[in-house]
Amino acid sequence: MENIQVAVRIRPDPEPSIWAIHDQHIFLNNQMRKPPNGQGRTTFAFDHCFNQDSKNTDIYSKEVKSLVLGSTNGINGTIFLYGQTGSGKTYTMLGKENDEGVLLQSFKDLFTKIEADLNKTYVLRCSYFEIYNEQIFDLLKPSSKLQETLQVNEDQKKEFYVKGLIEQSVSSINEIFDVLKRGEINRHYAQTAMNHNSSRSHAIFRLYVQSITNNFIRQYRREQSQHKFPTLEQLEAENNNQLKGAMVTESVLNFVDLAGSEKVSNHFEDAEIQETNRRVKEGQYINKSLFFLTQVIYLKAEDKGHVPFRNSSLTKILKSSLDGTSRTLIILCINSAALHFDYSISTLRFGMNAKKIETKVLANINYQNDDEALKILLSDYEKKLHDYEKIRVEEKEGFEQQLNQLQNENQQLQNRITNQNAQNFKCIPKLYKEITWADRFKYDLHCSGAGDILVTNQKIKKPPQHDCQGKLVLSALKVSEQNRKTLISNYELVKNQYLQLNEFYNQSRLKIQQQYEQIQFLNVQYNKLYSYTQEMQQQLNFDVKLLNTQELHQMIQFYQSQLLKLQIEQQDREQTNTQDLKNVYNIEQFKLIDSSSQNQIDVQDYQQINLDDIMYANMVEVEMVKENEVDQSIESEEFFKIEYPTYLHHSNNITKPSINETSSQQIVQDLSEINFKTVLQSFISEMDVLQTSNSTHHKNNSTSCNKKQTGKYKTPDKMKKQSTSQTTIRGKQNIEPTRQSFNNIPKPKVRPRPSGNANEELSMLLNNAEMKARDFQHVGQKILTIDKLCYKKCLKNYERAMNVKEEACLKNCLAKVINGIDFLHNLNNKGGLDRAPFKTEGGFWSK
Ligand SMILES: Nc1ncnc2c1ncn2[C@@H]1O[C@H](COP(=O)(O)OP(=O)(O)OP(=O)(O)O)[C@@H](O)[C@H]1O
Repeated sequence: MENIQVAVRIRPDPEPSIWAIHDQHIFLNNQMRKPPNGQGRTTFAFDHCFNQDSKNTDIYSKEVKSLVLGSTNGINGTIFLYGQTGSGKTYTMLGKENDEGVLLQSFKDLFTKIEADLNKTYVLRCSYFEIYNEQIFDLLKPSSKLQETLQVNEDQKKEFYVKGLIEQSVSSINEIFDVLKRGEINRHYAQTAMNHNSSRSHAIFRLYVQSITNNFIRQYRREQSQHKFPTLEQLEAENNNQLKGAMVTESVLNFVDLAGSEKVSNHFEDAEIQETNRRVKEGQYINKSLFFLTQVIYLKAEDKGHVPFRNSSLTKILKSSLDGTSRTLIILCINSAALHFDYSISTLRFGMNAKKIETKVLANINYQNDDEALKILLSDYEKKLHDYEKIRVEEKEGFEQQLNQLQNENQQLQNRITNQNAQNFKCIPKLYKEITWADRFKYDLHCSGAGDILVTNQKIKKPPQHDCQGKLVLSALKVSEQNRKTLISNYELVKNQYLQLNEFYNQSRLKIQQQYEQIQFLNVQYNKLYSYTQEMQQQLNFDVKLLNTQELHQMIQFYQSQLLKLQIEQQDREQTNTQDLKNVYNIEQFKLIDSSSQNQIDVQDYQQINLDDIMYANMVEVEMVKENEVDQSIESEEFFKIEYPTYLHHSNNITKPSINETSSQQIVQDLSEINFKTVLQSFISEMDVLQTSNSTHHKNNSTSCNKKQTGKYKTPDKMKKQSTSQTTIRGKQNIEPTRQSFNNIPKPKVRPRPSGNANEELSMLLNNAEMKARDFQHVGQKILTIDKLCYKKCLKNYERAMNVKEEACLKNCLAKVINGIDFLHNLNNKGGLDRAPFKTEGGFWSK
């Protein structure tokens, strides 16, 4: 007694395996997946457990080999591949290139043993069929007859057999491979053509093994191996004495690739399956056959009376193998991933149940007399002949069918070619029209026309003579050749024109490029000028704006008020010193002589005006006339002229050409308070002299004093004369400053001293000094007036320039005006005058 062998194999999967293997145990890896509550055991023990790394050779050598080789001793063997779809059943059975399946390894092993065993002669037959929806399809039939289903019948001995199933005799490993290959091709064909889903069918490869042992057989076999087939008479004659009886063994090996063991419910879950009754039926049949298979195995092993082999085609066919005397191996295939846990558990439980089954393995050995043994061999021989004949006929039929098919196809193709040629010929003119000139020349007139037409520049390939359309083609070619020549000549013409145009175009482009560059350059220039003009415009606007401001008026008002103030002071003094001071300077008597009328500058000459001209043009002469002469005898009562200080003409590089070097190198002096103090000091020293000379000299004092004054103060006549000359001679020469003129700064006028003591003289001197100081003040005021007049003049000139509205003139003029203003500004800074009429916080004169 021995149990059904059960082995489990885990299919490799990219996902981690939830199953672990240790020796003969397979168990759930708790770390990967927790066992479901109440679902029973998750650890199983089998005869062999193969992990993901196992190869088909491992499975074969450990489980399958002994079972297969037992067939040579008359022991039936059945190998079931059980498991869900995609779990590796077919892989285990048939394998891949680098991992040969157990079936091929079995064949190899078997034939190796058979060939090595010289005491026996083996008769091998095989069949390959599929049970699909309880219907049997012979996979070794020609594909044309593949759809024929076979029936399972029962013979007189109550044995089931598949009626009409091909049992192909095989005598070598190659022959059995060919059979297997044919069966596989038909299986795939059935899958596509007949819509047999291989995973929902049971595929059974069956190998019948018969062995005969005796001398006769050995001899027969030897002859057979040498391809010498002795006749029966020969055999009987030659070996009559050797036929003493033989041992005959018979066994069947079944390799069963079962359908996927999924539950029927799963099929129903599939929407597609729900819609298709066929699929539902498949599932039902699969589960039914698997259930009955399990039941049969179990009942037979338990020996509990009636075993319902008839319930399914699978059990009927496998009856001889499952009668409890066969070796049975179940290889459980499971997927390792957690996703398939339920199916894997189901498979493992099936294996556990199957493993409990005990079988009594018996060898099918019959001792036959020689005649019987000979009959076996003869039947095998005949069968082989029959098979060959059958195959030959089938092949012949197949070839004939193929031939007919090919002939039909050939005819159809020829018809298509003829039609296509006719269409192509029609298309030639149209094609030539459609092909553009450019295309033709581009491709060197390599036009493909109808059929085999090929036109090149060099030669025309003629179509084959047997071409029924030859004439048509030739005429088409002639036309095309003429067209080609015309096209070439036209092309040359157009090409020349194009070259000329191209040259012209290049020249024009060069010209345009140059012009463009010039425009660019001019643009840059223009932009520069424009920005400069803008700048100048802004500057002019700014200056004009400034000049137009009220500040000027305020300034004038300021000076007027100053003058008024001085006038009032003067009058006050007049009142208080009527006796002593009869000479009152009337500021209003200052005669401002505007020389603008005499110095009209032509608009056209503005650009030629230099700064000196402006400055000299701006100079004015001031005549100061002393009015209300009280005492004509007093020498000090006289007209005097105020001349410009020298520095007026030396600052800002303003030099008069007539000025000699000595005068230009004079030390700049001004009318500042310091000068005034110096002068005052000189008078004080005069006073000292007077004091020391006492009264004895006082009478001469005035004389000496007058004498001194004579050089510096002119008599009224002289003054008048001078005045006249200055009035008549205006301009540059007239106002040319000299050293002498600077020295002519008005000295204090000595007032007539009443006779008396020294104290009285002193007080007189003081009075004189005071008057002199006032005179200096007047001089200062006068300069202010001059400044003002200068400024007015400048403004006038500027306005004139503005009228010209020529930028160059304006610019030139403005520069001069600004220089003039600067000049005055410097004067203001240098002059020591106690006022800064042009200074403002914002830098009034800033450029
Ligand atoms: N041990 C293995 N090693 C490598 N690949 C395998 C292995 N087992 C199975 N495969 C691969 O898994 C896929 C499914 O295997 P297979 O067709 O043998 O499953 P099956 O159980 O026969 O499925 P079905 O029931 O649909 O016929 C195949 O591509 C196969 O090559």
